[in-house]
Amino acid sequence: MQLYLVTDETACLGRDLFWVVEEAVKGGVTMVQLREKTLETRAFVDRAIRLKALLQPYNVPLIINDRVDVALASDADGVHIGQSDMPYETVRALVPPGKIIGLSAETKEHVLEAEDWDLSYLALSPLYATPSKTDHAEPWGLAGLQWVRANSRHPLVVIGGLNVLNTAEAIENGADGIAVISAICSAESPRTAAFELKKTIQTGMKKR
Ligand SMILES: Cc1ncc(COP(=O)(O)OP(=O)(O)O)c(N)n1
Ligand SMILES: Cc1nc(C(=O)O)sc1CCOP(=O)(O)O
Ligand SMILES: [Mg+2]
Repeated sequence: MQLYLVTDETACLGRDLFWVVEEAVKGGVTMVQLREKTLETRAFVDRAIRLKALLQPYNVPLIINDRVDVALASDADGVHIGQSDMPYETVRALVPPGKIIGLSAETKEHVLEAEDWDLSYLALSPLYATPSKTDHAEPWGLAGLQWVRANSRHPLVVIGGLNVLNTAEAIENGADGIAVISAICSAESPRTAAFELKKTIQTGMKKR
Protein backbone atom coordinates (compact mmCIF):
# COMPACT_ATOMS: atom_id res chain seq x y z
CA MET A 1 0.00 0.00 0.00
CA GLN A 2 2.90 2.39 -0.62
CA LEU A 3 1.11 3.95 -3.57
CA TYR A 4 -2.60 3.26 -3.28
CA LEU A 5 -4.96 4.29 -6.09
CA VAL A 6 -8.60 4.90 -5.16
CA THR A 7 -10.81 4.93 -8.22
CA ASP A 8 -13.32 7.60 -9.15
CA GLU A 9 -14.66 7.48 -12.67
CA THR A 10 -15.70 11.13 -12.58
CA ALA A 11 -12.07 12.12 -11.89
CA CYS A 12 -10.83 10.31 -15.01
CA LEU A 13 -11.61 13.18 -17.42
CA GLY A 14 -13.79 11.00 -19.64
CA ARG A 15 -11.14 8.34 -20.08
CA ASP A 16 -11.83 4.65 -19.54
CA LEU A 17 -11.43 3.68 -15.88
CA PHE A 18 -9.70 0.38 -16.71
CA TRP A 19 -7.21 2.15 -18.96
CA VAL A 20 -6.45 4.68 -16.20
CA VAL A 21 -5.93 1.91 -13.64
CA GLU A 22 -3.67 -0.15 -15.90
CA GLU A 23 -1.56 2.87 -16.82
CA ALA A 24 -1.25 3.74 -13.12
CA VAL A 25 -0.18 0.21 -12.26
CA LYS A 26 2.44 0.31 -15.02
CA GLY A 27 3.69 3.53 -13.42
CA GLY A 28 4.09 1.94 -10.00
CA VAL A 29 0.76 1.80 -8.12
CA THR A 30 0.92 -1.02 -5.53
CA MET A 31 -2.74 -1.29 -4.45
CA VAL A 32 -6.08 -0.36 -6.04
CA GLN A 33 -9.39 0.37 -4.34
CA LEU A 34 -12.61 0.18 -6.33
CA ARG A 35 -14.73 2.97 -4.85
CA GLU A 36 -18.23 3.14 -6.28
CA LYS A 37 -20.68 5.26 -4.34
CA THR A 38 -23.64 5.05 -6.74
CA LEU A 39 -23.27 1.86 -8.80
CA GLU A 40 -25.93 -0.83 -8.37
CA THR A 41 -24.81 -4.09 -6.80
CA ARG A 42 -24.62 -6.24 -9.93
CA ALA A 43 -22.69 -3.64 -11.87
CA PHE A 44 -20.36 -3.17 -8.88
CA VAL A 45 -19.65 -6.92 -8.72
CA ASP A 46 -19.08 -7.11 -12.49
CA ARG A 47 -16.68 -4.19 -12.37
CA ALA A 48 -14.82 -5.71 -9.43
CA ILE A 49 -14.41 -9.06 -11.22
CA ARG A 50 -13.10 -7.31 -14.32
CA LEU A 51 -10.71 -5.17 -12.33
CA LYS A 52 -9.44 -8.18 -10.38
CA ALA A 53 -8.64 -9.96 -13.66
CA LEU A 54 -6.80 -6.87 -14.90
CA LEU A 55 -4.71 -6.53 -11.70
CA GLN A 56 -3.88 -10.19 -11.13
CA PRO A 57 -0.99 -10.44 -13.67
CA TYR A 58 0.63 -7.41 -11.99
CA ASN A 59 0.23 -8.91 -8.48
CA VAL A 60 -1.54 -5.75 -7.39
CA PRO A 61 -4.25 -6.33 -4.75
CA LEU A 62 -7.81 -5.16 -5.30
CA ILE A 63 -9.66 -3.62 -2.35
CA ILE A 64 -13.40 -2.94 -2.38
CA ASN A 65 -14.68 0.18 -0.69
CA ASP A 66 -17.57 -0.13 1.81
CA ARG A 67 -19.09 -3.37 0.51
CA VAL A 68 -18.05 -6.66 2.10
CA ASP A 69 -20.61 -8.53 -0.02
CA VAL A 70 -19.05 -7.20 -3.24
CA ALA A 71 -15.56 -8.06 -1.96
CA LEU A 72 -16.64 -11.65 -1.26
CA ALA A 73 -18.57 -12.02 -4.51
CA SER A 74 -15.61 -10.86 -6.60
CA ASP A 75 -12.96 -12.66 -4.51
CA ALA A 76 -11.22 -9.32 -4.07
CA ASP A 77 -8.13 -9.15 -1.88
CA GLY A 78 -9.78 -7.06 0.78
CA VAL A 79 -12.16 -4.37 1.89
CA HIS A 80 -11.88 -0.79 3.12
CA ILE A 81 -14.31 0.35 5.80
CA GLY A 82 -14.99 3.78 7.22
CA GLN A 83 -16.51 4.83 10.51
CA SER A 84 -20.06 4.74 9.11
CA ASP A 85 -19.66 1.39 7.37
CA MET A 86 -20.07 -2.13 8.75
CA PRO A 87 -18.38 -2.40 12.19
CA TYR A 88 -14.91 -3.93 12.35
CA GLU A 89 -15.95 -7.01 14.36
CA THR A 90 -18.65 -7.90 11.82
CA VAL A 91 -16.27 -7.46 8.90
CA ARG A 92 -13.63 -9.59 10.63
CA ALA A 93 -16.18 -12.37 11.13
CA LEU A 94 -17.30 -12.28 7.48
CA VAL A 95 -13.98 -11.92 5.67
CA PRO A 96 -11.78 -15.04 5.25
CA PRO A 97 -8.37 -15.08 6.97
CA GLY A 98 -5.61 -13.60 4.85
CA LYS A 99 -7.79 -10.93 3.28
CA ILE A 100 -6.90 -7.27 3.73
CA ILE A 101 -8.99 -5.08 6.04
CA GLY A 102 -8.31 -1.33 5.99
CA LEU A 103 -10.04 1.19 8.25
CA SER A 104 -10.44 4.98 8.16
CA ALA A 105 -9.61 6.88 11.36
CA GLU A 106 -11.04 10.37 11.67
CA THR A 107 -10.28 11.04 15.36
CA LYS A 108 -7.78 10.10 18.06
CA GLU A 109 -10.48 7.90 19.64
CA HIS A 110 -10.76 5.93 16.38
CA VAL A 111 -6.98 5.41 16.37
CA LEU A 112 -6.86 4.16 19.95
CA GLU A 113 -9.90 1.88 19.52
CA ALA A 114 -8.23 0.29 16.47
CA GLU A 115 -5.17 -0.77 18.48
CA ASP A 116 -6.95 -4.00 19.48
CA TRP A 117 -7.96 -4.82 15.93
CA ASP A 118 -6.26 -6.95 13.31
CA LEU A 119 -5.95 -4.41 10.51
CA SER A 120 -3.76 -4.41 7.42
CA TYR A 121 -3.60 -0.62 7.54
CA LEU A 122 -5.14 2.44 9.14
CA ALA A 123 -6.01 5.39 6.90
CA LEU A 124 -5.82 8.95 8.25
CA SER A 125 -9.03 10.45 7.00
CA PRO A 126 -8.19 13.00 5.64
CA LEU A 127 -4.61 14.28 5.88
CA TYR A 128 -5.57 17.45 4.00
CA ALA A 129 -8.89 18.87 2.81
CA THR A 130 -9.91 17.72 -0.66
CA PRO A 131 -12.71 18.44 -3.13
CA SER A 132 -12.69 14.75 -4.10
CA LYS A 133 -14.70 13.87 -0.95
CA THR A 134 -16.79 16.73 0.33
CA ASP A 135 -18.09 14.99 3.47
CA HIS A 136 -14.67 14.36 4.96
CA ALA A 137 -13.79 14.94 8.62
CA GLU A 138 -11.46 17.62 10.06
CA PRO A 139 -8.02 17.16 8.42
CA TRP A 140 -5.29 15.60 10.57
CA GLY A 141 -2.44 17.69 9.15
CA LEU A 142 1.21 16.85 9.82
CA ALA A 143 0.96 17.31 13.61
CA GLY A 144 -1.96 14.86 13.65
CA LEU A 145 0.01 12.40 11.54
CA GLN A 146 2.92 12.58 14.01
CA TRP A 147 0.50 11.87 16.88
CA VAL A 148 -0.98 8.86 15.08
CA ARG A 149 2.49 7.53 14.26
CA ALA A 150 3.40 7.69 17.94
CA ASN A 151 0.16 6.05 19.09
CA SER A 152 -0.62 3.38 16.49
CA ARG A 153 1.01 0.04 15.80
CA HIS A 154 -0.63 -0.24 12.37
CA PRO A 155 0.82 0.59 8.95
CA LEU A 156 -0.44 4.09 8.12
CA VAL A 157 -1.91 5.35 4.87
CA VAL A 158 -2.72 9.03 4.40
CA ILE A 159 -5.48 10.18 2.07
CA GLY A 160 -6.86 13.56 1.05
CA GLY A 161 -5.12 16.19 -1.02
CA LEU A 162 -1.94 14.19 -1.62
CA ASN A 163 0.12 15.08 -4.66
CA VAL A 164 3.74 15.10 -5.80
CA LEU A 165 4.44 18.31 -3.86
CA ASN A 166 3.34 17.14 -0.40
CA THR A 167 3.98 13.38 -0.51
CA ALA A 168 7.55 13.59 0.83
CA GLU A 169 6.49 15.48 3.97
CA ALA A 170 3.79 12.88 4.66
CA ILE A 171 6.24 10.00 4.35
CA GLU A 172 8.92 11.76 6.39
CA ASN A 173 6.35 12.38 9.16
CA GLY A 174 5.37 8.74 9.49
CA ALA A 175 3.07 7.66 6.66
CA ASP A 176 3.87 4.24 5.18
CA GLY A 177 1.89 4.98 2.05
CA ILE A 178 -0.32 7.51 0.31
CA ALA A 179 -3.76 6.99 -1.23
CA VAL A 180 -4.88 9.25 -4.06
CA ILE A 181 -7.70 9.85 -6.47
CA SER A 182 -7.10 13.04 -8.45
CA ALA A 183 -3.28 13.05 -8.46
CA ILE A 184 -3.47 9.96 -10.69
CA CYS A 185 -7.00 9.73 -12.13
CA SER A 186 -6.98 13.35 -13.32
CA ALA A 187 -3.36 13.47 -14.44
CA GLU A 188 -2.65 13.92 -18.16
CA SER A 189 -0.58 10.72 -17.93
CA PRO A 190 -1.68 8.47 -15.04
CA ARG A 191 1.42 6.33 -15.69
CA THR A 192 3.88 9.23 -15.35
CA ALA A 193 1.98 10.61 -12.35
CA ALA A 194 2.21 7.26 -10.57
CA PHE A 195 5.91 6.96 -11.44
CA GLU A 196 6.67 10.41 -10.00
CA LEU A 197 4.65 9.77 -6.84
CA LYS A 198 6.37 6.43 -6.29
CA LYS A 199 9.80 8.03 -6.73
CA THR A 200 8.89 10.73 -4.19
CA ILE A 201 7.69 8.10 -1.69
CA GLN A 202 10.91 6.16 -2.03
CA THR A 203 13.03 9.28 -1.57
CA GLY A 204 10.96 10.19 1.52
CA MET A 205 11.43 6.68 2.96
CA LYS A 206 15.22 7.02 2.76
CA LYS A 207 15.04 10.22 4.85
CA ARG A 208 13.28 8.75 7.90
C1 LIG B 1 -7.65 4.37 1.69
C2 LIG B 1 -8.93 5.00 2.05
N1 LIG B 1 -8.97 5.82 3.10
C3 LIG B 1 -10.13 6.40 3.46
C4 LIG B 1 -11.27 6.15 2.74
C5 LIG B 1 -12.57 6.78 3.12
O1 LIG B 1 -13.48 5.82 3.63
P1 LIG B 1 -14.87 6.32 4.20
O2 LIG B 1 -14.63 7.26 5.33
O3 LIG B 1 -15.71 5.14 4.50
O4 LIG B 1 -15.51 7.16 3.03
P2 LIG B 1 -15.94 6.66 1.56
O5 LIG B 1 -14.70 6.47 0.75
O6 LIG B 1 -16.67 5.37 1.71
O7 LIG B 1 -16.79 7.75 1.04
C6 LIG B 1 -11.18 5.30 1.63
N2 LIG B 1 -12.25 5.01 0.89
N3 LIG B 1 -10.01 4.73 1.32
C1 LIG C 1 -11.81 8.65 -0.87
C2 LIG C 1 -11.37 9.67 0.10
N1 LIG C 1 -11.46 9.47 1.46
C3 LIG C 1 -11.03 10.52 2.13
C4 LIG C 1 -11.08 10.60 3.59
O1 LIG C 1 -10.82 11.66 4.15
O2 LIG C 1 -11.38 9.58 4.16
S1 LIG C 1 -10.48 11.78 1.19
C5 LIG C 1 -10.82 10.90 -0.21
C6 LIG C 1 -10.59 11.44 -1.58
C7 LIG C 1 -9.12 11.61 -1.89
O3 LIG C 1 -9.03 12.17 -3.14
P1 LIG C 1 -7.83 13.09 -3.60
O4 LIG C 1 -6.64 12.23 -3.67
O5 LIG C 1 -8.24 13.58 -4.96
O6 LIG C 1 -7.71 14.21 -2.62
MG1 LIG D 1 -16.91 4.03 3.38
